[in-house]
Amino acid sequence: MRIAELLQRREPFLSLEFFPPKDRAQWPGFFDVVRELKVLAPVFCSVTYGAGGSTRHNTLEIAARLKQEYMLEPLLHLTCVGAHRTGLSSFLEDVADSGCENILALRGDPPRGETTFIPDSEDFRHGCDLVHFIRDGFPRFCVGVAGYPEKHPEAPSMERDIAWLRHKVQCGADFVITQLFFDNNAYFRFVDQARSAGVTVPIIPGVLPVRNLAALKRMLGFCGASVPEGYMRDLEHVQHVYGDSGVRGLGLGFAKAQIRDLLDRGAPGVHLYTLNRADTCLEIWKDSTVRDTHSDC
Ligand SMILES: NC(=O)C1=CN([C@@H]2O[C@H](COP(=O)(O)OP(=O)(O)OC[C@H]3O[C@@H](n4cnc5c(N)ncnc54)[C@H](O)[C@@H]3O)[C@@H](O)[C@H]2O)C=CC1
Ligand SMILES: Nc1nc(=O)c2c([nH]1)NC[C@@H]1CN(c3ccc(C(=O)N[C@@H](CCC(=O)O)C(=O)O)cc3)CN21
Repeated sequence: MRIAELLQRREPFLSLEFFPPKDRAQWPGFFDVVRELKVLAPVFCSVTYGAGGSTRHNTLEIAARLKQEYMLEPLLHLTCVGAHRTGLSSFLEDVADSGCENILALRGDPPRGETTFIPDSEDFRHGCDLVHFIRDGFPRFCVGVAGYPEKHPEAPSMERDIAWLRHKVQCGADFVITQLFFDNNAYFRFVDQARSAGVTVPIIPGVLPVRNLAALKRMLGFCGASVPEGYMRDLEHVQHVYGDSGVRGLGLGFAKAQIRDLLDRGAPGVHLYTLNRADTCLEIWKDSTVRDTHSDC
């Protein structure tokens, strides 16, 4: 079912993000995690896309299994990396044949260690080009795009970035998922700015329960998100005193409070970056209002 329609039915909702494990030997363990997280009744589950196009088919295979075997609604990430018109058309036909109908249209990250994104094709330089291509050839698909509460790192200003977001929506995007952030004020400011600019589609906040400090710092280096000073100080402290388990405990508590505050202040739901881990997500769910016992998933 199209996510835009599902979002109208459920409030507040939870959605989950998974990445396809690199090695097929890890797939059974991955689907065990999916089975555990099914109790959260996610409104949809996104499946990320590996660089270079090499795992585009893994994304589809996992998404199709989520739909057919687990009755979960998949959202397939698709990026401009390695994108060409003919290859994309045949991929999107395969997506349609599998019964999936939701795509998150992203530009993609520069290769690891690089800071500039060099498009593989003049036709696909930005997220909007993918949105346009999908809308044109596959009008049945529901399309999501990314938004940046703290501005995309390459954008010259928040105003320009919001203008490009509006453009993606004018090209046909049905909803927005935000980049991770830790200061909810940044999210609500961003929503206000987007609404003032004429963006009316749902803007779903993306939340990362921090599990690993070194990985978080790597991520912050290229995604443009920031960590409030006090939280970073506490993360450094627990890392020093208790190691990774201390970071996981603090990250879990922070994410719970962040989600509660987002929902209290009117966010439509939350998109959780699961990092393919069941334990953290289940803990968050245990005492959270983000659930829907009437789910038909
Ligand atoms: N869940 C995930 O895995 C997420 C991944 N990302 C990643 O973030 C990166 C950026 O993706 P998108 O937001 O789709 O990129 P985008 O192409 O929409 O925007 C990238 C930059 O180009 C600017 N821009 C956008 N459209 C433009 C246009 N037509 N002409 C000139 N400048 C334009 C934007 O202001 C921004 O600075 C990707 O690497 C994506 O994979 C972002 C959020 C979540
Ligand atoms: N530009 C961009 N690219 C992305 O790939 C991306 C985003 N933004 N934003 C949202 C999500 C968040 N992503 C993340 C966030 C954290 C880890 C991370 O902490 N990884 C740990 C594993 C932690 C664990 O499983 O315990 C690592 O060691 O890599 C990985 C990907 C990937 N996503």
